[in-house]
Amino acid sequence: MDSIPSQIKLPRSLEANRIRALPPAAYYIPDFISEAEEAAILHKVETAPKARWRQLTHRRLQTWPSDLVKDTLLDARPLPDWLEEPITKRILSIPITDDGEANIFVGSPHGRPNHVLINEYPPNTGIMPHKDGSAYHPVVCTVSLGSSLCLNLYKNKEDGALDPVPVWRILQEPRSLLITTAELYSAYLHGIEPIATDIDVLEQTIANWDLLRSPSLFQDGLNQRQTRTSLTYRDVLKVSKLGNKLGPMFKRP
Ligand SMILES: O=C(O)CCC(=O)C(=O)O
Ligand SMILES: [Fe+2]
Repeated sequence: MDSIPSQIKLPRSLEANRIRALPPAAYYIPDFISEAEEAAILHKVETAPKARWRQLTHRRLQTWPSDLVKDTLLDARPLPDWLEEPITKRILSIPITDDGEANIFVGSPHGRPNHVLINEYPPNTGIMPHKDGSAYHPVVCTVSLGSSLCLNLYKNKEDGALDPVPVWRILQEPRSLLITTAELYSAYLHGIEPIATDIDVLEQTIANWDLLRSPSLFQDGLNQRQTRTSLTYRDVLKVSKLGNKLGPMFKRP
């Protein structure tokens, strides 16, 4: 049995923590991991071999077990223990509804996440509005570490161009888990503004306000960002059978 630190508050079911302002379905669990677990994972991220990092213009990232090639996971090694335990185990332990057994990866090809993307956002960095595309089963589990920030959800206008005004905003606190699925995956775009301070962080404007751990921290409507690291857990649909046979030369450390 997974021993669960006392700081963690897992709901009986995801349904209890559904973000009701959003179309079905998104879930937010503020106290998903403890401070000690957060520190241990951040230490692993920060001390990963240099070759693990990919530097973009403003942001850097790691992929585990590897990048996708043509939407396919070539490296079929399992995720390392520090990404599986406690997070994957805990995600799979929460039933969707009070009266069911099924977890959120029921119906995904591998029944569990097989890929983790780690993104690091210092203040003033973000990610452009985008959709995650067809490589993944449409369930996205994001654990946030280090700092809070707002994830914006956008829609395209009728002419296909992005409507730059977000339809909703979700505040993600450190140690929280956000799960987005279904229409939120396929019909909406998501992005993070490259700013140092989120403004208008208010009950009226934040979709998951009633589920936040510490709404009182934003009484002035401001969220001063620090470096926020996110772990995005997804199930890649296509895993190459050849992957297991690839020699070490093709694999990241
Ligand atoms: O860091 C996040 O929360 C979002 C990352 C993301 O949307 C992506 O990498 O596709
Ligand atoms: Fe994304």
